[in-house]
Amino acid sequence: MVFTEDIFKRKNETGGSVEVICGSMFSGKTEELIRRLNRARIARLSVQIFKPKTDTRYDENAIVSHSALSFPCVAIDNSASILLFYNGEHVVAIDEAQFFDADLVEVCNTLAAKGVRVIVAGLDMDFKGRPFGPMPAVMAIAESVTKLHAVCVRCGNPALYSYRIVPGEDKILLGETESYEPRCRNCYNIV
Ligand SMILES: Nc1ncnc2c1ncn2[C@@H]1O[C@H](COP(=O)(O)OP(=O)(O)O)[C@@H](O)[C@H]1O
Ligand SMILES: Cc1cn([C@H]2C[C@H](O)[C@@H](COP(=O)(O)O)O2)c(=O)[nH]c1=O
Ligand SMILES: [Zn+2]
Repeated sequence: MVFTEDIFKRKNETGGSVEVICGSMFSGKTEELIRRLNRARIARLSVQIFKPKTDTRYDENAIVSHSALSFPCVAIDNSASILLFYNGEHVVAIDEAQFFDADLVEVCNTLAAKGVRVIVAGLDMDFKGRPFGPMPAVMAIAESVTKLHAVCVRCGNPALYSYRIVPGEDKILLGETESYEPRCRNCYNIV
């Protein structure tokens, strides 16, 4: 069996790469990111994790999954800060990437050109089903894209949408189960 996160390092040990983990809320993006980072640490690779300061949920100094797994991180204001904080690590991870600016694409390309394995996790769609922030552009330049699905809370099928159950049209509204439900296409379209 081929594990997608290992493919590019095997083919070119000195080359960098960009991997994307995307999907709806509760689809397991942060868990998958932490799984890959744990494996990197077992392989004695140094890691650095970033998230946007916008994401004030849980702990400012850690990425935290809905199932309470966590990993230390640096919270930053914009994607250019990733290059300022970068200190020669083998692996750079970026969680909640949908909240970053368009420069994230160039930041990923710059790190990959230095030989870094870059792993980006984030929502591919907002609550309206629109592509979210820099995610589509980062997916376009990535070697690997993993799309995960949550379980639709209405019918149990794979969910690709994050349905907002509270009022508000702002694109950014932080929240959990009190504000969002993962839903499949059918259940998302039945209001
Ligand atoms: N409807 C759901 N479908 C799948 N997982 C869910 C659901 N509701 C809660 N969870 C929990 O969320 C965890 C995934 O959390 P997390 O990795 O933080 O997801 P994401 O980063 O994609 O929002 C699952 O392992 C499970 O414990
Ligand atoms: C769909 C959608 C989500 N958000 C917010 C809600 C959460 O705070 C994060 C996503 O977190 P997760 O780790 O993927 O569960 O994003 C938002 O601001 N706008 C949206 O449209
Ligand atoms: Zn459904």
